[in-house]
Amino acid sequence: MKVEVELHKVSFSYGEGWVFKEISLRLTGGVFYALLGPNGSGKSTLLSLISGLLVPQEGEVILCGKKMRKMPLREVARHVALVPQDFFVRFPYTVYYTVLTGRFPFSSGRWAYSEEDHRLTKHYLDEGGILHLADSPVTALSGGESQKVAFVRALVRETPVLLLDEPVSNIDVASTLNFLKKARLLAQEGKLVVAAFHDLNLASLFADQIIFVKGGQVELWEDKREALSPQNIQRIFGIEVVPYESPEGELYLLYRVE
Ligand SMILES: Nc1ncnc2c1ncn2[C@@H]1O[C@H](COP(=O)(O)OP(=O)(O)OP(=O)(O)O)[C@@H](O)[C@H]1O
Repeated sequence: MKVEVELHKVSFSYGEGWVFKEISLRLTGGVFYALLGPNGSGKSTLLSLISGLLVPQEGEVILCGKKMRKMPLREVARHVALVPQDFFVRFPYTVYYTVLTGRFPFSSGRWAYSEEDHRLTKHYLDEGGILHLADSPVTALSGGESQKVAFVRALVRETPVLLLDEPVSNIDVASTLNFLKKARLLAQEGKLVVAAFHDLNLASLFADQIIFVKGGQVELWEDKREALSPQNIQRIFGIEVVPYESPEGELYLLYRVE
């Protein structure tokens, strides 16, 4: 059965005013969703609600038919991995140990990692191009290296749901393409991938469907070309874009600057 996440009439507030009021959304495995919206529109909040880090005041987040608020966090963590916008570790653990702890929901205790956990850690460090940093303390990394550790730490959990909050904002172009190709492959294999982006072209190149977040509401567009029309981009971001189709049929949006 395909993994599924449903938000049913979800309302969420941090204390003053609603970030979301009665939003509903159904997301399924096998799809790479790009989450787009202006600063402060609620992309990170939505990802935190889907990952179980935040619990809505009203409505339900339902993961594979189960109400998330009734699931133990460890069970949620076996299903959902999140690459946060800011990945910050205060203690100088090694990169290797930091990635290994991504397997924590499957371990039977702090030091009880299996041979498989270690094998996966080495595998994903290598795939993410950071095996050479394995023994470095995470407190002594560049911004991009840190972000790669966060991405690899999420991949190593091999969850059916992968949530990415601006996952490549500090990462160089070659590594960006490497990581997003990996995420797209996971979606093609049946996983549910949701990635918040500011770069509309990364959304166009990698996503299957688009979710716009604005004014406390969400809009799911199954046809990404329709979603990324100049009219829609003007409505959501207030900017003018000119669409360009490459000979390979990829849609790019060129920004028009007065
Ligand atoms: N911890 C918090 N406490 C109070 N308000 C918050 C908190 N985190 C976010 N907010 C507010 O909630 C709203 C949504 O924030 P969120 O971080 O989800 O937006 P975003 O779309 O991810 O923004 P950005 O593109 O800047 O990352 C904003 O108005 C923000 O100021």
